[in-house]
Amino acid sequence: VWYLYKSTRPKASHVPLVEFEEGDNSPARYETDTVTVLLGKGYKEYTKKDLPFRIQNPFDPKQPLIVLPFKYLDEVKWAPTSRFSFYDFIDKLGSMTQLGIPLLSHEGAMSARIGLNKALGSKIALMQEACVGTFEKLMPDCTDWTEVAMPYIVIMQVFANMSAWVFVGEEIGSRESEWQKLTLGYVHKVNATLDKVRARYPASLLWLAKYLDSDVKSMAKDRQVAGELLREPLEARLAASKDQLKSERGSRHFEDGVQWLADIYMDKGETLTPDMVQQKLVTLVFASIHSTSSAALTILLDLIAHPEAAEEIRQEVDRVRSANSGPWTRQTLGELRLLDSFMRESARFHAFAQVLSLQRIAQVPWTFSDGFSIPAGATIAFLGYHQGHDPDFHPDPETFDPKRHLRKREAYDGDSQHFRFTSVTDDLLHFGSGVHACPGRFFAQESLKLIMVHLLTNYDFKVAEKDEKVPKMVVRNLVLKANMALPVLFKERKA
Ligand code: HEM
Repeated sequence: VWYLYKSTRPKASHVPLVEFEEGDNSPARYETDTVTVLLGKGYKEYTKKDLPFRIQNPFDPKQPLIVLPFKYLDEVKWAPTSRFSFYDFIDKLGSMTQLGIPLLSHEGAMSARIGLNKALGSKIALMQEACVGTFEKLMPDCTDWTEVAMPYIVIMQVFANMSAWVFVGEEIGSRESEWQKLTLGYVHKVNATLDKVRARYPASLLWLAKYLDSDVKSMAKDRQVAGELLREPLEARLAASKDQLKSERGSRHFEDGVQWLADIYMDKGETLTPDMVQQKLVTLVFASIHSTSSAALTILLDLIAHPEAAEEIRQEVDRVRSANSGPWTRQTLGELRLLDSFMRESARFHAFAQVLSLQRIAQVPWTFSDGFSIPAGATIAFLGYHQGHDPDFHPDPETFDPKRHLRKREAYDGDSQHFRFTSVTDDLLHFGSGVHACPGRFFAQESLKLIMVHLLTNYDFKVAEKDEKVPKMVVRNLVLKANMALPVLFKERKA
């Protein structure tokens, strides 16, 4: 009787459960109303009173999903993986291990945190070339107003090209290379396959899919081909003379993702194989493509909704361009402060698909410093989206104010570090925080600025009158993101 009682009792029954008030707790209701109604209620009734609550866990129905109040933020953001694991959360979210899909890893994150971020300044001209070249190739003739049915697809290819040149260098990353087709195809496949396979196999037999399912096997084949493509570049780096690798970063012979990973493994005195490089790089590409492209679409739709701000940003771009000749640099992109503030406001307003922030799985039963305890296996998270709309954190939160962060930035010593697009602060969690704060955010920022500069200076854009009432953001379960199916009209600007 004791075991029966234990197994039927929710694992966190001391944490209040928030459900829909009218008693309709159907899956359809969860799909449409979780973000606004359910979590809105939890935020008001519990988070605002510094209390935790739980909701049905869409990632693992047997375990609780506990939404924590912000007083626990410091304790979570600096916690080691052995206590609260980000990688375990990603694994459960995408059934990665079960399907044999490589996970984000410490080494992959470090290669972005150290290698990519140090080399970023030397990559901007290349990124600009990839950005302009891909837009020129993919955009239709827009002499008059012309509809682009899914601007997301164009943006995604533009970003994929920028990221290929940065991560695998021009040797194999050049436009239309096999690498690009492979990685873009892989990103599509992972998303599409997950839903299909979960529908085909019961949860307890999902692990069989990697042996039986043709879609899952096709992803494994793609990764194997990626490994083959990376074999030669890796061998070249491992065989490179000390002199070639010793020189200052930026002037080294090789400066790309393969080299950054090789640096990490060489420092540890461990061997790196093409298969390991493939696993880490494909995973980084996967972490970056949708997040950055979907942020770009969100910002574009916000620019459409705020044409006066778009015009002011165009003037800012013209000012910075006329004072500096040559391609964009990190410094000149950094001078686009209004654009920066606009992008941060877009992140505040829509949370860039991160309704829940700092999602982790407790690896051990844990008691917080004030005595509140959670069981091992519980998913924990904070309500980043709702925080972005809380007047106690952001006055007048329902007004999209393009200069909100610029004013704050200027109010502190003329130019604070704290209110920039990439600044990780406790009141805006779109890049997470602490140990796992997104290491790709500087790369994402420069990519987004190059994309916006290209679109703003070359085109006027708007939504057709017939589509004005179509929602710009769509919500499904816990994800809120820009509406990819909304067509945008573009018209070339006369010089
Ligand atoms: C606007 C675009 C992006 C957004 C909104 C975003 C957001 C995030 C968030 C919320 C996290 C989790 C942080 C946490 O829970 O504390 C994260 C982690 C991560 N992101 Fe990004 N990201 C973006 C672009 C990128 C890009 C371009 C890269 C590739 C270079 C990247 C690589 C990563 C990696 C490797 C991690 C895991 C970090 C770790 O394991 O410690 N992200 N990102």
